[in-house]
Amino acid sequence: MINGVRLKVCGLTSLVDAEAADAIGADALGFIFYPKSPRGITLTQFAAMKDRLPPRKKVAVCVEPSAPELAALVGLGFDHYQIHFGTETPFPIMAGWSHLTGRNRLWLAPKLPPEQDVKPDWLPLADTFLLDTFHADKFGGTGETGDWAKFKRHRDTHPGKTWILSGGLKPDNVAAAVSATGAKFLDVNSGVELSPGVKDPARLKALVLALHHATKQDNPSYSA
Ligand SMILES: O=C(O)c1ccccc1NCC(=O)[C@H](O)[C@H](O)COP(=O)(O)O
Repeated sequence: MINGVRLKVCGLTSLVDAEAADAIGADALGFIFYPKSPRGITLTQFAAMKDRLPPRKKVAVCVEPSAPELAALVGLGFDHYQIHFGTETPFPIMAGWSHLTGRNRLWLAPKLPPEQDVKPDWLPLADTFLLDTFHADKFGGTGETGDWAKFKRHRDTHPGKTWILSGGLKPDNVAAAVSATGAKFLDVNSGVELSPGVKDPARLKALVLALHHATKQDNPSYSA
């Protein structure tokens, strides 16, 4: 936690990168179980490093999992399950995800087109929502910033939920993102990489320094 702002470093593919995220004080470590992602890992790869990972929250990231796929992830004992999904996903499928993980462990990450908001029906299914940048052909890892005003509107409208800001965050825009949205939980990925799936310790440090500076109590553009 950095001055009240939590940070998840996503797309970790190795112990070395998990340790780099731990070293800068990341609250949560994200592992992507999606074969189409350049940062995707398998359950076997995760199981091989599980016992040596730093003692941070572990987040399993997946895309529209079937019940058996999600059950296999739950079997590995993650702290949270971040599910990316298209907005036409039938409600009973989403309710099944919530039932399998428990709503306190579920992070819903809808692929929201510009004109669409989080549907009221979804709110009881999860305590946490992650708003990522919309991209027609991708579910995440776009490297592009999203609609910060939309994020702020959701956060202001539903203060009982945890809202995670995601999409294109990097050392040189994280201060502006926090200032524009008031986000208390950030997710970073390609903005702190050397190449897809490989984190850059220098960019991780730069991001945390920028976040420290942006959230200092005496910074006039920041309201805690
Ligand atoms: O990163 C991916 O390749 C990815 C692919 C499919 C679903 C989710 C994915 N990433 C999940 C994340 O939580 C990322 O951190 C998030 O999309 C932001 O990525 P970026 O814009 O690169 O910061």
